[in-house]
Amino acid sequence: MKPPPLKRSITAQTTSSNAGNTFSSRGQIHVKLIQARGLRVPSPHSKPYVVVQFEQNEFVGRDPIPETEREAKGIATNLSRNNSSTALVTLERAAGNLSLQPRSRKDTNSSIGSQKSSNGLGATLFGTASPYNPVWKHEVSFDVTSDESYISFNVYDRSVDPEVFLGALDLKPVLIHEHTVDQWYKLRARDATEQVSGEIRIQLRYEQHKTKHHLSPRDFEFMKLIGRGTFGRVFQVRKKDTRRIYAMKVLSKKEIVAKKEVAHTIGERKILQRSLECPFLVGLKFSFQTETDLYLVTDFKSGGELFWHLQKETRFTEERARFYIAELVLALEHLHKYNIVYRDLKPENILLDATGHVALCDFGLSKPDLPGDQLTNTFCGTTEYLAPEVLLDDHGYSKLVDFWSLGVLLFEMCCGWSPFYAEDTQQMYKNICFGKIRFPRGVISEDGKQFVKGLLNRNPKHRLGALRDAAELKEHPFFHGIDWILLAQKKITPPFKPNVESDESTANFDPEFTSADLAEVGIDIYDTEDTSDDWTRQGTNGQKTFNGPQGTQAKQRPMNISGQKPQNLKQGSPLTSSVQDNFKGFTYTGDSVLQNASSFLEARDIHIEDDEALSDEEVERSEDELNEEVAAGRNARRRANDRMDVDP
Ligand SMILES: Nc1ncnc2c1ncn2[C@@H]1O[C@H](COP(=O)(O)OP(=O)(O)OP(=O)(O)O)[C@@H](O)[C@H]1O
Repeated sequence: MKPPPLKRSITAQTTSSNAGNTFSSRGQIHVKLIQARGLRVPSPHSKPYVVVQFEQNEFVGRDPIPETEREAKGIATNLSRNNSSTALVTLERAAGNLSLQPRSRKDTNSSIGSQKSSNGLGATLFGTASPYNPVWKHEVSFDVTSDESYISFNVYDRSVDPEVFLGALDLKPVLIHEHTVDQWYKLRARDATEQVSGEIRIQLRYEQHKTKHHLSPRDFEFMKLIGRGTFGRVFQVRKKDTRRIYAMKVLSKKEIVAKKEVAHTIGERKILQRSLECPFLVGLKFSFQTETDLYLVTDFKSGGELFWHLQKETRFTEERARFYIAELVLALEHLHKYNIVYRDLKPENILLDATGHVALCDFGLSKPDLPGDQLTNTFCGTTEYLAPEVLLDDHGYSKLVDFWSLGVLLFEMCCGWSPFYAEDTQQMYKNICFGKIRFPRGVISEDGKQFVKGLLNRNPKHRLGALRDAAELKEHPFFHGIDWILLAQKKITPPFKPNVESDESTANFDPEFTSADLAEVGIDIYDTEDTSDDWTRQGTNGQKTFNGPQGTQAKQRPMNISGQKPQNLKQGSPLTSSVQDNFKGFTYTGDSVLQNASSFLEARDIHIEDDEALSDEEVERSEDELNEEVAAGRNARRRANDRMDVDP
């Protein structure tokens, strides 16, 4: 076995960047979410609300405006009191030309030509007070970065737990400057088992930016700390112009240079760009840099980490775990297709959106440019999820390490503990390399067990996925009945919907972070054009302080950054020009700095025998014993703080 790896805390690892390559939006789509009618709500006390998603950004609507308020505001509530069809037709005519295209032929109920009024329960309830005919009058603007984006609307009732799904709609907006449409759309079910009725009225207007605006930290309000890493932290932020909520990772250049992570940081830019194309990866929305820091802005996923939910619920049903694993298979398939090895699959890096779909984040340890048959040697990952070849094989490992971690993850989700977990790290290594896996009885089906065993084959050459990557996993009986096409379109209903009060909600994030006082955490904000009185950081332990005559001023800083420069902190440029030169490479030129990165790698044989040790053994447990074991697993469950990244 290799000598014990240098162990670093979770913060001591590579991080991501796309700095220098300032992605900016090409325009904005303004959505008015006016009202709905004829919803099939379960009770007169229902509280229908809408989750709107555009380019993976989410808006979570509030409850409907109460009837009394509506009357006071003179808002019509009985649009279809007498004859819903007539009212609809009139609105259709008034809406004029068609400006939205349905997502597919199947979705023709969202095209103007096929608009029909609702029937059945919905229709009979027209004219009664909300919640059947809720009025919201929300206005939300989204940053547009792609021509191909759809807007998705999902209506839920939040008066019950679990929330009830009331209907969905996908639209492709026409991106013509100042093009406006105001129209009713019929809601659809997500699958054949759901009964949906009613329509939703939406107004859309597109506005193209006339000039390219280079973003800076001043364009954002910092709201909450949601995560902390080595070089910086992740904040929930609000973009001031569109008011949209994003997650912003702030990375210190000084620390990146000091820890020799520049190459990794450049590499991740490439990965983040690729991630935009897959709905199950957190995609980079904007990036920019200042003299001291790199900023990466991604769409905020309000459902929180899978880790958070697993910790709360201890374990998931196999059905639920299968759904997450299936979406993750698509995420890994996408990365592997572009020769990217993810290398850090764990519940902490899997986020849920407001509707319950997964999004993989943190490509800090990912390895680009590693084709199928090539190996890499960097010792990195999180101990519990490390594949045995990372520990044992001096020749290196391939993208098959991701499938090993997927097996660990499925086991952990279903059983409540990690299959190789031990208090002592050395023991954990031994367990990974030689230990038996014991499936508790009754928590995972025979197909599920076979799938886990296929992934946890210690010989990567014989591991599930070794021949045809994700395609082999998708064909496994464990996934029998999964429609991969619908899954890839996010049209399979997630088995769990996180409670999300509003798009600003951080209720699904660890209070250890979210309760932090931003003034204490310290955020460097300054105008990139004028660095004469920049703030800089000298912090240790992830804390920032301010370099100047009033070095302890952190506490006096405002919570939300107002864009005003701090006074009395004049100083020179915080980093020398030679240090800044390191980041010239971040400016996107279309060429990859990493093109040669894998040329030195050689594909060699791997000498691990087939896994005899992997046990088919089932452990007999009473329900009580099982719960005890799970509780022990939960106690053992903690944020994996033994992530490492050691170059050979
Ligand atoms: N787009 C996002 N939406 C919501 N939360 C996010 C998002 N991106 C990151 N986070 C939160 O911030 C945490 C840290 O993010 P990330 O892992 O990318 O940062 P890191 O500095 O590399 O941290 P670590 O050292 O834990 O890997 C995530 O685990 C998640 O809780």
